[in-house]
Amino acid sequence: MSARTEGAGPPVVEVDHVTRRFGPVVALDDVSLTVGEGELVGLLGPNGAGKTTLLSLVSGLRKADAGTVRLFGGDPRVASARLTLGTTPQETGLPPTLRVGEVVALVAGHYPAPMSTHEALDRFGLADLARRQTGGLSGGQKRRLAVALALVGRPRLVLLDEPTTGLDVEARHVLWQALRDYHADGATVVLTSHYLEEIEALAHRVVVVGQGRVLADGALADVLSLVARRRVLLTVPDRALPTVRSLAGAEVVDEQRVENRSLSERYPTQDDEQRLTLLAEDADELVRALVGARVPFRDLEVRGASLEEAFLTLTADQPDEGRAAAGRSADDLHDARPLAHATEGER
Ligand SMILES: Nc1ncnc2c1ncn2[C@@H]1O[C@H](COP(=O)(O)OP(=O)(O)OP(=O)(O)O)[C@@H](O)[C@H]1O
Repeated sequence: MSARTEGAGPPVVEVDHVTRRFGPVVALDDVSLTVGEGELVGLLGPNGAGKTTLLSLVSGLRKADAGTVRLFGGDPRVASARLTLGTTPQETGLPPTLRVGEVVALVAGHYPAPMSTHEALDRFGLADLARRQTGGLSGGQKRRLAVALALVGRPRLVLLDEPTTGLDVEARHVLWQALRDYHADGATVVLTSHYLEEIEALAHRVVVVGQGRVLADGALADVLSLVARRRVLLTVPDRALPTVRSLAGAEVVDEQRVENRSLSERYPTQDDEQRLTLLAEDADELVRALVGARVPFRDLEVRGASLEEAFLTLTADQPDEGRAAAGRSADDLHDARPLAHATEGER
């Protein structure tokens, strides 16, 4: 693999104000994202966020309705721009009667300087399966083979759509290590995942995608701190709002007027009230601060923010604020349909 050439030449991927619809569904909504040579970027987002759609645009399988996508400075729909691209869609159709070693050799034969079949099989723990017909592989073994096929040609850019779905823990770790090694050789890697753990294990930069938009884009640590926050919900009278908003370490992300306050038997009040959702780095500290400031709150809930909840919160948040919170370099991306299923009509 060639040495990294960050800063030299065009970015590996440039997505500029891209929108992509499927009928009434806006899969990508004015997304911009740049990936430089040698980056290892994780696209994190819930189902339907637009991750696969983004990858399919970058790999030239689909085209944008608006905006531009560049791959190594060229049009990804032109074959020459894809010469040094390796992809693994979510679902891979493998010829069932060909043996694992044969498929690897077949794919390698399409590239000018591929890995040897032996090296590709070895990197992905597939050496013992070289003579097995692909139709006889388990789901996890097929995933590993799919990733090996994406890398056998030594591409400069690898796009991996949920590479470890269906893998057991050991196989997942084998694959993570193979990807780390490949990236260390100088390649640029973009992968999608639903799993924070996977992104944490691999990515240096994380792009959180939701509802077709980039919600956050930043260094791994920045994005982790964003999604690791806790959600604290509480109801307070309007007069306490300035105090709550001024508390350090918490951000009010939602306010809903409480309509049925007269129905609250335990805490009858004549005041107008708001149901607040706060994102707190330390929920315990926030509750102590609320008590210390004598905020007359009720119906307190502290939720361990699952990643899904973090996504929902980010999605509900104003997109600009979401980006700013994670580091302001955001743009966007993404897609999620099995790439192999794209038809000419769909493109
Ligand atoms: N071929 C298609 N036809 C119709 N709608 C589509 C198609 N491909 C994607 N969509 C829609 O576009 C939106 C984004 O889908 P996409 O597959 O890109 O998301 P994703 O983040 O990759 O999801 P997942 O993590 O579930 O794979 C979804 O609402 C999806 O239903």
